[in-house]
Amino acid sequence: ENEQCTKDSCSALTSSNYYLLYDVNHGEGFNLRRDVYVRMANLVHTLRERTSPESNWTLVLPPWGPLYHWFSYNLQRAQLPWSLFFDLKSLAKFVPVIEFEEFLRLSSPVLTIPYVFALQHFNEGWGEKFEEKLEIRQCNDEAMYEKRSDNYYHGWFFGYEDRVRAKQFDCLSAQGFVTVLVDYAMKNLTWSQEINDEHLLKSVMFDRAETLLHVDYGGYNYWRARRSMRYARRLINLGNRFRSEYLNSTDIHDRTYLVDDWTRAEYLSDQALGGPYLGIHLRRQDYVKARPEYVPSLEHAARQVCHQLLHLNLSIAFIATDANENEIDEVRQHAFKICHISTDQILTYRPDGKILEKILDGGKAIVDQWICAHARYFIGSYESTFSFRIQEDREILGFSKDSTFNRLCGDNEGLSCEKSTVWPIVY
Ligand SMILES: C[C@@H]1O[C@H](OP(=O)(O)OP(=O)(O)OC[C@H]2O[C@@H](n3cnc4c(=O)[nH]c(N)nc43)[C@H](O)[C@@H]2O)[C@@H](O)[C@H](O)[C@@H]1O
Repeated sequence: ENEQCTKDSCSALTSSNYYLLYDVNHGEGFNLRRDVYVRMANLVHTLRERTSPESNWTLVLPPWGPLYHWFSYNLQRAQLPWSLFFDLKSLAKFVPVIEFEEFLRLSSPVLTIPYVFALQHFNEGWGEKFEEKLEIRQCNDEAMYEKRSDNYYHGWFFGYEDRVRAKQFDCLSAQGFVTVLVDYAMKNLTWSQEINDEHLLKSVMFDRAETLLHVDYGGYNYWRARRSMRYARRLINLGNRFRSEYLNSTDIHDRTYLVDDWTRAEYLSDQALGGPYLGIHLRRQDYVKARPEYVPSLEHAARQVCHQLLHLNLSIAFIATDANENEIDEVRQHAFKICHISTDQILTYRPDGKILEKILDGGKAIVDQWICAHARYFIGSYESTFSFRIQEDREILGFSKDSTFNRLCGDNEGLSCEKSTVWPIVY
């Protein structure tokens, strides 16, 4: 099929290259999206296993933003590459990945994706028993992609509306694990002469990818994909600098050293000690309304900080939070009243303007997570994916379960409430 390509005109179009793209419901936050990455990386992993050895599937990384929770409107908030936040070489040790911008360059000036599917739930729900199924149905949300007079489908495409279009578009009602798409792709995606004639990259995009479930939640390949999500060096350095300057925390002392190549890492059973501070993730903003029974008032949060500092014989608390400065001050005042700790015993990470300009809200969140991941003891927010990612990082670092799977209790739950679910690491 490559015979029709001259060397220059379609060098990227070799029979062996297939690309999988995806997008997520726009309202979802950063850490839920990280979870969807793990699902899609596993989909590509399975596709590579099940299709012939020449089928080289690559995962195209969906540019970040704009995200609802990124409030720095003066900074760039959209079309952000993954390399800002993650180490791509490390991701690629699980499945081959490519930034969307780079993928776009493979077929300028316009990229035509042969197949785009918007996943959606079955309107009739799950029914009596769990069953995996897929079916082309009428779209629940008609507005996502529209066919124009040029006979192509047009949609948002990460804000590259003018440069990307789809040749075919369907809504696919889907229920089950992401791998239900493997058989579907193998049966239904054909790379016709027409697609070759137009020199289109063999690619398929699944929008609303969060619709399908993890293939092996908490299993071996879940953790391999998760462990491949090492952060960008710049963010790790910022986090480490904050730890050493303000928290007396270094990897040697804390026993939190990680080998560079995650594929060579071994199970570190309860070996991490962590820095001499309490790490808290205090989720506020929209969460207060979304989870009213489980989000503590600022006073009750302060009470729990005091209680744990005393219990653990520590004097410093680091709080990762999306709370505003007034709320943080309020926590400090309450803590002073309750247990007489001074304001400088409760720390937050607040990068200066120049650094924030480089790392953006997403980078700041990762530094916050990194610092919490290295604490002697961590307390998260109830069912927050932001907290879940910290807990996973602590599993990777080898902390004890007891120091990791804790959560802040709501006002009516007192000082000890049901812990968070334990998702132990698997090697
Ligand atoms: C109510 C629901 O909450 C779900 O959020 P949840 O799982 O906590 O976690 P995320 O999906 O990450 O969304 C929360 C976002 O808020 C900011 N944020 C929250 N906590 C912190 C923090 O401690 N430090 C910093 N720097 N930023 C923080 C950050 O941008 C983060 O990605 C959302 O995914 C859903 O879309 C919905 O909004």
